[in-house]
Amino acid sequence: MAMVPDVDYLSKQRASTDFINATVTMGTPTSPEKELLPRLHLINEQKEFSDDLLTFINEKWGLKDTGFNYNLAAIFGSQSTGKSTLLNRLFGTNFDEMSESSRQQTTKGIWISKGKDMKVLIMDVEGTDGRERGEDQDFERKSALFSLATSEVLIVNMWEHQVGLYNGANMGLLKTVFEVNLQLFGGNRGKEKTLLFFVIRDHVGSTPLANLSNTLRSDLERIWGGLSKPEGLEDCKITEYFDFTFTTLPHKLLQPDMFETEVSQLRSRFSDSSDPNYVFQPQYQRRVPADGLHIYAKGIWEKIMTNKDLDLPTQQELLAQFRCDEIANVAFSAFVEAIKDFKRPIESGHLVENLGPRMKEIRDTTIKSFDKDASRYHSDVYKRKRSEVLTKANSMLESFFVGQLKNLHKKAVLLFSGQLQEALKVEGTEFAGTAAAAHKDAVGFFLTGAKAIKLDDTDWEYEEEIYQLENDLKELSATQKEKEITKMQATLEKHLKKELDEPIKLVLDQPGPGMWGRVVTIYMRAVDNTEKLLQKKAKSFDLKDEELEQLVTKLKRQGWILTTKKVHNESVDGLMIYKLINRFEERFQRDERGLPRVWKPTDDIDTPFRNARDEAIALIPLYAHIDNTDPATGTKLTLESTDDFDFDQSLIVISESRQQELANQLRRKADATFVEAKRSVVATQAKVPYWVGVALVILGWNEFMTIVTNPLYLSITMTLGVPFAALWYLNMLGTVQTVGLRVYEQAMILGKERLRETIQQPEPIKLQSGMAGNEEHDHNNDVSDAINAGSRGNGTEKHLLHHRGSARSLSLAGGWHENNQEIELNGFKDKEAL
Ligand SMILES: Nc1nc2c(ncn2[C@@H]2O[C@H](COP(=O)(O)OP(=O)(O)OP(=O)(O)O)[C@@H](O)[C@H]2O)c(=O)[nH]1
Repeated sequence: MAMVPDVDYLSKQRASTDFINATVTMGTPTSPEKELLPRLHLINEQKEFSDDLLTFINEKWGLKDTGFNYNLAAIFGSQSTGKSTLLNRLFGTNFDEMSESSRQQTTKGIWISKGKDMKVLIMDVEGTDGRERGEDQDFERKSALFSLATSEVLIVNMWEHQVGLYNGANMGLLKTVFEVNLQLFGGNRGKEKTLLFFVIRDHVGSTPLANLSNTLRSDLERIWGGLSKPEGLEDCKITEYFDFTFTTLPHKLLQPDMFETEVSQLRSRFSDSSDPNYVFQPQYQRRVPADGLHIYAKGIWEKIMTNKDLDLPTQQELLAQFRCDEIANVAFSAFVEAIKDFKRPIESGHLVENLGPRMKEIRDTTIKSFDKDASRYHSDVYKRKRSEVLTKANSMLESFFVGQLKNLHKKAVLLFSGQLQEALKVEGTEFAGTAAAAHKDAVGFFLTGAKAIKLDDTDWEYEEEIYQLENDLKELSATQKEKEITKMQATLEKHLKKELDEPIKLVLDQPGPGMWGRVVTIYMRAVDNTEKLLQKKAKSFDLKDEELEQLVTKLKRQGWILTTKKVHNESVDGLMIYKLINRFEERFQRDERGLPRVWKPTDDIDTPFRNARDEAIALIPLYAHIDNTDPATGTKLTLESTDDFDFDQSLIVISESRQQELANQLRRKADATFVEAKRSVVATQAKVPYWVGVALVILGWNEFMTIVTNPLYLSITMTLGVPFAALWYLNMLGTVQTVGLRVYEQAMILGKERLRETIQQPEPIKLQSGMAGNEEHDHNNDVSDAINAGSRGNGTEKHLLHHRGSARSLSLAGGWHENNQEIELNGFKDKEAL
């Protein structure tokens, strides 16, 4: 049985332990072994919480991705009861141990370290009853609360001799801890427990563990019974909140070997999950992931510091909210980066390929990344946050969904227009059917695209867009239909124009009664023909009866407008006066057979003039107003007037004032013609006065008789005089004169040409005796050449020509000379030849 050591002995033993300066904020290793286990001064003497916990968790202790797979324990007990010594042995940590000699408090505030080769975080808490702090029990209470709130297992360290003592065994402090525990976990009755692991040190063996534990249990029950419990928890049991484990350790100094052995055995209860007495059971788990511990622990500490009620579930929720937000932010920054490629093309109106699957993939990756870290936190908070993440991701993606829908809409409209236009290029395309097919294709294209980008877990809709698209397509179709109808109308108008213009012109060129009847007939026929064409073409548009009726009415009106336009064109001032004059001249200057009239002095010019003029003037009122009677039915043709068409007005061709003006113009022109006709008669009369004839007869009587009596003169006079008289009579003297002049000029040109050729190629004339008869002909040609040469006027040259029997030479100065003198031929004399 182990003896209880006296205090002096203990002091001696403790003095042998190295003194470690406890003022450092981070553990200073005192041996190479300790270097392996960095520790952190989690809460310092000034009660400040360290900002380095996350760095230690992630970087120094390698617990970054541990999640829930770690445990947290703390040690609680009086000052200098060997807490650090025990922890260092159990967990391989390097917490400062008190020097045996100084017996000064070593652990100040709370230190934390990771157990060696185990995923256990262990907190070395400043001892209670600290003589260094005197009566200030604030920190020990707060550190006890902190240990209880954060740890799964709270090691309560005490000497054996403290068992049964209220103060020495920290029972007063435990009472506070239990009260706070009820505040914290009152609602978790029976669900979440904390293990109070009592380690009774320097157990010498005189009192068995069972007795010690009973004593402690009864002490604890008593304390529990004396607690002021929250409402509704009055009957709650201590065992509903705590589990108790009791163990003893031998005296470290008196029984060092046993101490080491039992400590070693105790260690496996903290490090080996297969140990039947493994302490870190699931029911003690606080559900705080390693990467969130710094926030959770800090939050609790701040709560404690501000004396707020320690509402642990709230703390856990707050932690979860904080961490989930952080995790969501990280996931979201990757999400935003991934989706930014969609923005530009969609905003610039392009369709993004595979947008739906790509959006889904990015969103799923984001959610997965969030789930990986956040799912460890408070379940409700995690679920809520997850839903928020999903909603946020969906709302960000929705802008692309909407943008893509708009672009699909645009593309569908373009598709529709393109398809329709292309089809309409082909002559005779049926409009209604083509438009319906293009409509179906465009809506189908939109629907396929829209379905492909709608993600699950969203309430995205595209019904409104489809409705809008269908309306737009209908509008487009209507506009296109209108255009096509306008085109058709233009074609029909051309057709009408063709049928109207020429016939109307012909009718108006021959004015007279019945003229308008013929015009109306032409109009009716043209409209009839064109209407048939319209009926045929309109079938393609699937028109309603009223629409077709409107088109026919329009066609009739258009036909009439074209008719009246043509009539007006044919009645413009210049043309009108021309027609009137024409009619007047036709009547006045031509006889009944249509031959031109030559007025003789005896003719009555006045009456034909008056008749012709009056007939021409009578045409003016006829032209002035269209008679719209249909000769076929005898009824008046009428058309309904519109804002820009006045049927009655369209019948007026020439206004009253213009009629007057035209009549005046016609009169002036007619008068001028009349005066001209009169003058021509007077001129004929004035040409040969009578006395000239008498004088001619008297003076020319002798000559006349000479000619008449002389057969030669008579024949000459008859030969020349008769053709001359005939030509004069036919007024062809000028023509004959012109022809004569032309013949003369042409002869001169030809002659000159021949002479020029002769001069340029001078051929010696070889004179030979016994010249054949045909040589005479050559000589005659030579004469002509000589004439030409003479006409060229070369005074120095003389061509002497030989003529049989006599020699005649053509002097260039003019005249023929007959002589027998020598003839010079090409520069030599040949008298023999002569
Ligand atoms: N008798 C005895 N002394 C021990 C035992 N374990 C450690 N000691 C000695 O007790 C002294 C205090 O040890 P620590 O481990 O520093 O005690 P502590 O409780 O951590 O001290 P504080 O942190 O200052 O509260 C040291 O001198 C140790 O050598 C033990 O089991 N029995």
